[in-house]
Amino acid sequence: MIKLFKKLRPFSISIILVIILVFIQTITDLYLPTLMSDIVDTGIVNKDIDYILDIGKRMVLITILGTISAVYASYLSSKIGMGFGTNLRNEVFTKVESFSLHEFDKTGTSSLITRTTNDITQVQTVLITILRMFVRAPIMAVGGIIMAVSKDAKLSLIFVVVIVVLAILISLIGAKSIPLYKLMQVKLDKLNLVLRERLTGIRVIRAFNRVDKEKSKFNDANLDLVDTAIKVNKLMAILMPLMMLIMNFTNVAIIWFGSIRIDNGVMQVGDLMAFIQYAMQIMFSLVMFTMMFILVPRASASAVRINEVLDTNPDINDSDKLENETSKRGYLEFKNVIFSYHGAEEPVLKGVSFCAKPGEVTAIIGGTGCGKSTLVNLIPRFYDVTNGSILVDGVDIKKITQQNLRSKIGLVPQKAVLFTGSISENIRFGNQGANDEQVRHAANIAQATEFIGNMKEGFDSYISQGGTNLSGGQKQRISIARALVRKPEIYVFDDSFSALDFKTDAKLRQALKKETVNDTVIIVAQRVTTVMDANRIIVLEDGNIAGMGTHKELLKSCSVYQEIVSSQLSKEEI
Ligand SMILES: Nc1ncnc2c1ncn2[C@@H]1O[C@H](COP(=O)(O)OP(=O)(O)OP(=O)(O)O)[C@@H](O)[C@H]1O
Repeated sequence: MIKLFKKLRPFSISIILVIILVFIQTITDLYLPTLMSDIVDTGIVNKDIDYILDIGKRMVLITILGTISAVYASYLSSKIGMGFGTNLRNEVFTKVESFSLHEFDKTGTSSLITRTTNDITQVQTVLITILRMFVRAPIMAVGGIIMAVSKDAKLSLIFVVVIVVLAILISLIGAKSIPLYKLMQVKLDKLNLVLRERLTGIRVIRAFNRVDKEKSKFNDANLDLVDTAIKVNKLMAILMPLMMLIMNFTNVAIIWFGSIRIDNGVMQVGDLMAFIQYAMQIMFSLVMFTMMFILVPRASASAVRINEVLDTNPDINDSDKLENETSKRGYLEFKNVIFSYHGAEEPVLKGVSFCAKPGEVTAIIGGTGCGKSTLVNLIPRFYDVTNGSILVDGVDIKKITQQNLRSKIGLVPQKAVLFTGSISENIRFGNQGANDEQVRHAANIAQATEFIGNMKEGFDSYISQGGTNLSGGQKQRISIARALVRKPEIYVFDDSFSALDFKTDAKLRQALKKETVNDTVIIVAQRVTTVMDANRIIVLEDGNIAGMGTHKELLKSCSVYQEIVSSQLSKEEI
């Protein structure tokens, strides 16, 4: 957690102010019992009304000063806590955005969400508590002991016993509760995962009548978290009454031994009253310590999880030795590319080599799971090749910045991902600077104009979360328009026509051909009709290139392609 607190540097002035204010507040608290004992021992004993009023006025002024300090310290510490939380959330989010897909796969999206929200809130809460109590508790404890000893040193021996008893109690409860707090964060992750999956998959759950079963899965995860929370809260519930009990016993002991000392004439009544108040303050500061003792380990479990994210070095970074751009545009080359996912035994791509040039369409076809999406995911460096290299415009993609590389690519992913907002905002996502005319043109080529025109507000129509108010084919067309408006050098369509009917598919490819005469187009597809006009068809089988050529060439030379074709087209169509 200390590592995270180093990020408090921008708030140094406010923190110093809080420390000063808390110091003033604590000193005023410590001074009040002494004034009260003066009223009793001097004012009341001597029946001196003026003295009582004079000290009383001083007490009021000191109380006002203490209250103002307390309020302003609370205000400032909340402001520091919130500012720190905001900065940290931004930092974690920025870091997560730099992750490669490997890191996303490793940590899990749900855990990343919990770490960015709940874990940061825990650290933020403990920071606010520390700011208010960390300064106050030690000053109050030490100051209280000094004042108590100054009132009666012998009677202060009671504190030795009390502190030992409290230390044992706090250590026992801490040893049990800290592991439980750590477990709670892990269980919260699990609950988030179940919740996220069940909410996004609600249609499938309903279609398969799994509502009750899934409800019980959620219930299990929920109860699992609740069980741990109850266990840890039971411990905490024991702590406070025990503290109160010890406090009350301390009071009884002070009054018992104090009265004996008053009887013996070595202590005054006012001093005993002040002594009781100092005892309360010492105990209260110990309660504050206890609270921190509980909160700090809980937050440090969260801090570890946050630091894990911040310390992760994404395995895809921009190289220190960048190469200069060439004058080439739209050239893509795979040189003996081998790729394995982390932890996988066998490579998904086993030595893929091909070239794609501007003005040409390169299609990739093959059975499911043969590595088509993996291949295209390597082009924008979502993953890095395990062996071999990929060249864009003659330069290894590892030797240009990711920003530069991705600006050359217009990717249409297999699963159309849209964002909440209007249709035009979603298309403009590909190119913020695009004007209305360019947005309309892209939609036109993507064959989206007709259905957008039928919508109530046209291009301003609202797309709900994840594009649920659009059909699969409509979503695909908007994500195609998004890539088109970018005007990239290389278009990558990852099975992006699968949800379109044959007529729209043909019309779209026709329009695309005219639009991309000078660009490189990579199309991944399952349908032979989508790829048969391509300049080059790559047939992938189990991560290997089984054949490469035009439709006609492959029909003669590649048995895998022949099989695919005969399973989809009639003899006349071939
Ligand atoms: N993130 C991942 N981590 C580990 N293995 C993966 C990951 N993504 C895909 N795979 C594996 O890699 C192989 C190739 O998957 P890929 O998605 O590239 O196939 P595909 O040819 O595009 O299939 P489809 O046509 O069904 O989309 C599969 O066996 C799959 O299990």
